Order: sequence, then C-alpha cells, then structure tokens
Amino acid sequence: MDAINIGLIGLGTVGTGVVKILRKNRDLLLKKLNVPLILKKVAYKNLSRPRTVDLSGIEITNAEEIINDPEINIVIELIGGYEPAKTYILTAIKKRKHVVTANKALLALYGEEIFKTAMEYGVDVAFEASVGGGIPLINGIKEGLVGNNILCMFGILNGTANYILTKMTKEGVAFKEALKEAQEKGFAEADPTFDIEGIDTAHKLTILLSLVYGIPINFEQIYIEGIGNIDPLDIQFAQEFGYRIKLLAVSRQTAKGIESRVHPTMIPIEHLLANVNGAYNALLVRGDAVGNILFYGLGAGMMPAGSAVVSDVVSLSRNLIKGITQRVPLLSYLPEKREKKPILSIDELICKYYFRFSAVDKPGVLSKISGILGNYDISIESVMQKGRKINGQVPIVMLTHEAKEANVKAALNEIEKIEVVKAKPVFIRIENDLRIE
Ligand SMILES: NC(=O)C1=CN([C@@H]2O[C@H](COP(=O)(O)OP(=O)(O)OC[C@H]3O[C@@H](n4cnc5c(N)ncnc54)[C@H](OP(=O)(O)O)[C@@H]3O)[C@@H](O)[C@H]2O)C=CC1
Ligand SMILES: N[C@@H](CC=O)C(=O)O
Ligand code: NA
Repeated sequence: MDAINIGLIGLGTVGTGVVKILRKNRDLLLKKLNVPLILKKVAYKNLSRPRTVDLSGIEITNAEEIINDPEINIVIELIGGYEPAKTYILTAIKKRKHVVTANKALLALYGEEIFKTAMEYGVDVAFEASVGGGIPLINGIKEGLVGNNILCMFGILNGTANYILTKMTKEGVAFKEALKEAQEKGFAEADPTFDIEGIDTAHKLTILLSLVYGIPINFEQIYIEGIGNIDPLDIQFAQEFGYRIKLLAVSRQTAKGIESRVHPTMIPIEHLLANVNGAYNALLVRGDAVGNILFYGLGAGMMPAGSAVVSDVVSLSRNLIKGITQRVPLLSYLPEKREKKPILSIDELICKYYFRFSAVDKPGVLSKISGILGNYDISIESVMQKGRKINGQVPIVMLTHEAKEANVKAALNEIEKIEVVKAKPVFIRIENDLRIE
C-alpha cells in the first residue's frame, strides 16, 4: 500500500485536534507506520466560519463526497448526535470503508446495528475516543486485560461533570459558572444535559459493559442519576466526613447479576479516584488475575480526544497494510459467544449512605427519624447536627452502615412525611469497595 487515504466528517473540537495531530506528528507517524497517512477530504457544516487549523492541501467537501470516494480507506465521523451520523457510518461501512468514531451516544443506542453491519461487510469500527477521551482504555481492556475476568469497574467518565464538581469543591464556584467554563473549553456535549444528568457517563458505561462482559449493548438497562441536584452544602458535609462527591459509573459482577449504575457517589478523600480533578477521567478496573488497574488521563478536549482518534486511525492502517480486518472482535467477544447476563435493579443495591434532613430544631426529631430508619433495618454509623439554621431549619446529616436501597427509599419516603421534616431528604450513595490492594 502506498498511502492510507482518510476522510474526516466534522471539524469541531475533536476534528480540529485530529487535523492538528496528523500535521504536527506527520513525520513521526510515517516512521511508525512506514506508509503516509493522507487526510484527503474534510467536511464541515458552516463553510463561512473561519477554522483554527491549517487546511492547505486538503479538499473541503461534504460528507457524501467523502463516503463515496473510492480512494478513501478510513472515514472518521466526528459530527456527534444520532442523525445524520448513523446514516453516514452505515453507508461508509457498506462501501467497505473502515470507520473511526468518538460518538458514544450513537454507539450506546445503535451500536448493535453498527457493529453487526461492520461484521457483515468485513470492516472495522474503532471508537477509542468514545470512552475516557485520550485514555487508551478501550484498547487496554480489549487487548491488555483480555486474560482477565473483570470483577468490577469504577469510572469517572465525564470531564464536564468532573470539572463542575471540582470547581464547586475546591473553589466554591457556582454550578452554572463552572458549566459555562467547561463549555468554553470544548468539553461539554452539544446538549450539556447529557453531561450533567449522567447520560453521557451512562453511554460510556453501556459501551464498557459490552466490551467487558460480552452482553448486548443496551443503554436502557443502566440506572442513571446526574449531578444537577448536588447542593454545595452536601459537598461541604461530605468533606467533613472525609469524602468527596464524584459522578461515578459503577459495574460489579455479583452472584445474582451485574450492577450497572451512574450516580453521584461519596468516595474516601484519600482515595486516588477522589483526587481525579477537572476534565481528568479515571477508570479503576479489577481483574481476577491482574488485580486493580487505574486508567487516568484527560477525558475531554481537543488534543486528548484527537489523540485517541489518531490511535484508532493508525491501528486500522496497520491492519490495512497487513491486509487483515477484525483481528480483535469489535466488541471484544465473538458475536456468537455474547450472552445476556441479568442487570440488577438499583433497588437490590446494598451500600452505605449519606442522608441530609432539613428539620425544625425541636427535641425528639432525631429519635423520630432514627426510629423509622430502624424499622427499615437501616443502622446509623454517625450523625452530625451543627445547628446551622437555613430558612429556620437545621440540617441533620447521617452516615449509615450498609443498607438495602429499596429500604432506604421506603424509609426516606416515610421520613419526608413527618411534620417537622421540611424538605425532601437528600441521599448520596457511598462507595466502599475501592480498595487498591
Ligand atoms: N469534545 C470533546 O472533548 C469530546 C467529544 N467526543 C465526541 O466527539 C464527537 C464530536 O464532538 P465535538 O468535536 O466536541 O463536536 P463539535 O460540535 O465541536 O463539532 C461538530 C462538527 O461537526 C460538523 N458537522 C455537524 N453536522 C455536520 C454534517 N451534517 N456534515 C458535516 N459536518 C457536520 C460541525 O460543523 P461546523 O464546524 O461547521 O459547525 C462541527 O465541525 C461527538 O460525538 C462527541 O460526543 C468524544 C470525546 C471528547
Ligand atoms: N462531554 C464529554 C466529552 C468526552 O467524552 C465529557 O465532558 O467528558
Ligand atoms: Na479512550
């Protein structure tokens, strides 16, 4: 092969990063590959908007032109969203082009169709940037950890949410201001509610679940709670108890099935994951052979995401040069070996909890609350009431021993109805299984 021809659809944050890397490291990449990577065509929407990258020598065109160009070997989709991205990818596959995408939203919902079509047409679809941005964790799981039965995973997988929580925790910046900054830095999705409400993290967990357990892609199975309701007060109390709040993706194999959930979680302050800040992401993976592995790096932004896309391009180019495809199963398991393991309902979860009640400061309130908790088999580990009155009410804050989620919800529902309790009780799950041996 004399050259690998590439077509890029989408020249926003990530697309611009890809062009920059291909230009800046052209000679280095040639040394590693021995065949030049030629970015032949680029498509974007707004032709009048000036671009921040040198596009000389590249034909500016539209997506259809790229997909229909018989010389193009690899199509990179970086426009995001469901349509027309899905149509572009499926059409490119049917034209027997290899595809690189960073579009986790698309893969989490339509991955089954996309990977099945790629199998039929004998091409590869690579998606390293879709989870953990620049961290090579897809490749790490598919190849580096292939010999392991993965017991559990804990991930900080959304740079925007982590940036917001870090700014709120460390600098006391307001939620909205921190979100605006994340948007300006190019971390956020086109619809930032995906970042804030945990949807983007759940898209990423959906992809990981298929890679790790060989189960069909099914976004609907994941329990999702975002950070939209995190109050600075809870961040402060968490610190007083020795915890940080992070938006965590959790998956764990149990005898009954697989836990798969995304929610704000309290993590011991000294733990490595509690110290993953800003747009950084991390994924703690526990394999039965390797033990604990921690992947860490920038999960969002132009150059980190661009780095992951370029790694996919090089990996597919290596296959092209050797004349092989689908060397590794697209979702890490052979399609006929994938099986459906049950995903557990969140109500089955057993963990420790943080509660905050807003109650009128009267004698007997605490005993009423603890009485109800006792009725539901929830025992209290510690209580804090510092008498800080907010709108005439005092916050009563508790940590529990391990309790069942279904019981917690029923107890809090009952507590909310007590006359002296003036607001919906707040609860945050505490992750207790993060040991790094
Ligand atoms: N931003 C990040 O840090 C990360 C993003 N991702 C994922 O990467 C993908 C791209 O994200 P990002 O770069 O941030 O998105 P942007 O919104 O910055 O860029 C989207 C690009 O697509 C172009 N575009 C939109 N529709 C079309 C179309 N029909 N034909 C051709 N071009 C089109 C836009 O054109 P124009 O420039 O003219 O508007 C723009 O250049 C998404 O799937 C995202 O989830 C993954 C990891 C990290
Ligand atoms: N919006 C995402 C971008 C990367 O996937 C994030 O903030 O992590
Ligand atoms: Na990655």
